[in-house]
Amino acid sequence: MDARVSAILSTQTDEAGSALHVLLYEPEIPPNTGNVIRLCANSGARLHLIHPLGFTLDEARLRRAGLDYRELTVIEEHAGLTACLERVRPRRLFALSTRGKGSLFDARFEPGDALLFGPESRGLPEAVLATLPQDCILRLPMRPGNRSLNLSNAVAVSVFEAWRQWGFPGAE
Ligand SMILES: C[S@@+](CC[C@H](N)C(=O)[O-])C[C@H]1O[C@@H](n2cnc3c(N)ncnc32)[C@H](O)[C@@H]1O
Repeated sequence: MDARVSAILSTQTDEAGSALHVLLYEPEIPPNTGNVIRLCANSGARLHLIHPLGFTLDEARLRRAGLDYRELTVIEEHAGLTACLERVRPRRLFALSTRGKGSLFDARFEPGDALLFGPESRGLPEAVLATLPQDCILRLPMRPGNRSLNLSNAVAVSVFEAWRQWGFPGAE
């Protein structure tokens, strides 16, 4: 693992220790982020948007997802991935990529972990993936010959898998 990423992960704060963190790296399409905002509001995951974004948070196409103020409060914005990791200090960082070798469903998640997702048109840059150990790059199974899942669907599947593993704390 890249030394800087490793140093950041080893100094996690208490505040970050109890949540699942969803990190969207340079998301481009407003309705996808709108779906993820609502997902995080409903599941208790914390959402981090890593700039540059392909939209602004007051954009009509984002609000058209039916978001209200309570849902919008779950978001934090960060200038870049390093700034995000310095602020969040997750227990462990997992990247979700079609280039991952291990399945998300074989991973065991812990409170304080972070899941990093790539932009819709290009996925996570190789330079970002290269900072992580291979076993922290996870893949969602797909039928052969298919390119990728929709970003918000990939986030939803991943968040619910982690939340399921923990017994859905906070759900009614
Ligand atoms: C629309 S996809 C990006 C497509 C891009 N061409 C690629 O191959 O990575 C947006 C993001 O959703 C997540 N994603 C989509 N399908 C996935 C899969 N089968 N396994 C893991 N992550 C996936 C990844 O984080 C990806 O960067």
